[in-house]
Amino acid sequence: MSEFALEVRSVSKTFGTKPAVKSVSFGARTGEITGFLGPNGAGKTTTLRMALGIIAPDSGSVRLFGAEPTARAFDRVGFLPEERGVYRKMTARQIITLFGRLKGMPARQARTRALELLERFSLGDAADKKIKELSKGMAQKVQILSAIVHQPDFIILDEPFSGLDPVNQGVLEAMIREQADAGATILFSTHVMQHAERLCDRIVLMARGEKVFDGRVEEALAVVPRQVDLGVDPGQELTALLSPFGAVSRAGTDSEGMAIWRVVLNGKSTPQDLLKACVDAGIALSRFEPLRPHLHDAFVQLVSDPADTLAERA
Ligand SMILES: Nc1ncnc2c1ncn2[C@@H]1O[C@H](COP(=O)(O)OP(=O)(O)OP(=O)(O)O)[C@@H](O)[C@H]1O
Repeated sequence: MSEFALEVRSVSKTFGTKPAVKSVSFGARTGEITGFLGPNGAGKTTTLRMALGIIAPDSGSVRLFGAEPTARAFDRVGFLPEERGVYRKMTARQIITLFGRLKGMPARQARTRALELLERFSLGDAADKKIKELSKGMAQKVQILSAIVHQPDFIILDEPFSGLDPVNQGVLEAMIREQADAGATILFSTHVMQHAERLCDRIVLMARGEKVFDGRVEEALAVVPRQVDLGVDPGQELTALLSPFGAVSRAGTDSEGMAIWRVVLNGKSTPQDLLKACVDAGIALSRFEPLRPHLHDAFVQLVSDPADTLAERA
């Protein structure tokens, strides 16, 4: 089995004079969940379309399951495109069955699996309803089920969470996990960092048409400066003591009336250094709380335009 379900090698695409994707390379490792992240217009959808052969790259190449993509290899892929919409006059079950048939499933098997999926994802009652009679979120779920009906080895979902309510976002997260546990490789794009943080083994981050990060979620989190909150008597002034460790600010007062100070640690200092300094100085701490970094902070840090940062500093 190939190490990668998908390898994208130095692909570029320019629309008119505007480069949308600039020499991007990454891989979706077999058996892993990879998040494809980036702000609006970063080039995610264009890259996914090139990966699937929907549009041709200007340069670069794509490998599927370790080889040149073929129609047979594409049959092993399930894809949810960014544009939503399926035939509105067909029923939910007919649509899912049709997608199964298009991927080579025998008719009876496709029909049975369609019903099975609809029931498992709480759409059993909607099986024989036309898409136009369903809510937007329900129709989207039908489209997601259409992408997985043939039990693909590799599932690519472009913004699968957008348009779903929080309950259905949870259902989709569980479904993605279930598919991964069953052995599928997953690649999905999203703007919502919480989904990526909960689900992904790895993330690939795009900004301005380029890849700006590719690695494990923990590695992305490691770029976020550590923060520590300390609670002390409101009369205490900690700026001079804590400044050598990072940027110090007052972050409010807690419910017991204690002052909360926040330190964004510089690269050289650890929470332990901070604690030691407080203990050595005889400071009575009511709270010492290293804050857990979130992917959102890593995202902001990694996609911030170096030119903007320089402008801010000037
Ligand atoms: N068919 C097209 N014709 C012209 N420009 C396009 C086309 N498709 C995409 N672009 C441009 O390419 C850039 C990247 O778009 P793309 O849709 O790949 O970004 P994205 O990261 O998926 O964004 P979003 O998160 O908003 O969907 C954008 O500037 C977009 O306007």
